[in-house]
Amino acid sequence: MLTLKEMRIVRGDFSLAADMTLAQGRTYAVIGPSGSGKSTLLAAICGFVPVAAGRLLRDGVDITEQHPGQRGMTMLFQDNNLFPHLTVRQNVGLGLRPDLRLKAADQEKIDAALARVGLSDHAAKRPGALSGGQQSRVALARVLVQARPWVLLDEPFAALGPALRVEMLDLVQDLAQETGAGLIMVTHAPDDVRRIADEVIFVEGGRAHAPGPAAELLDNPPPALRAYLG
Ligand SMILES: Nc1ncnc2c1ncn2[C@@H]1O[C@H](COP(=O)(O)OP(=O)(O)OP(=O)(O)O)[C@@H](O)[C@H]1O
Repeated sequence: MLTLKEMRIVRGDFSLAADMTLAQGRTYAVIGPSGSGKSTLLAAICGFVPVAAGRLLRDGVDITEQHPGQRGMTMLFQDNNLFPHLTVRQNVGLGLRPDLRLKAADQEKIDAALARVGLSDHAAKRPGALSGGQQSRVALARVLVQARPWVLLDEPFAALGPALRVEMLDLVQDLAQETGAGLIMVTHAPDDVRRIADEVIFVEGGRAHAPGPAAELLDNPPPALRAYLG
């Protein structure tokens, strides 16, 4: 359970308010106009941007001031954040040990994660030798080895073609179901929302609105969401 308690996030003269509870194991899509604060919301939950007021709780524990690495969350970025000079195996290994002093048990976890995303045959390659979709899979394998209860995705597959994007979304959702992780995903694509989200967090007018059922909201959107969806 993730509780955003009367939270306010300030960036320059931009301010975003959020007050909501998110249940682990569910998938939340964060949607809203450009510049409304979707990335800012994720960055604050992850600890990359400070919270100006209010609290953030995970399973009742106050994590507002905690270092990003201690919050039980992983963030997947659009550029996948892969290191070009490291092999696929090492890039995944970074999720377990930033100094890459990997033990036998770590290697087993890495192998299992690479197998799960279908990259066993590519472990020794560098990211530059892989396709865009394969690079996304490396990033997903790194998320998988970390086995955190929450996975945050900021438009993760926007650079991929439609068929590949759908494939990756399905894979992310399968992985989340297998591990019981909660997903919070920023997206601009209503089709993505329909495909994987249980609930929608609509961000607009300086507020991240409390989540509502995805299908219901998309089928019968309130005026501000209707204006955004067009
Ligand atoms: N580092 C920063 N310093 C000051 N203001 C910032 C910073 N980063 C973002 N902002 C401001 O915060 C607001 C929200 O930006 P954010 O990137 O969260 O929006 P977004 O909804 O994710 O947009 P998009 O859909 O275009 O990615 C914007 O007005 C932006 O100008």
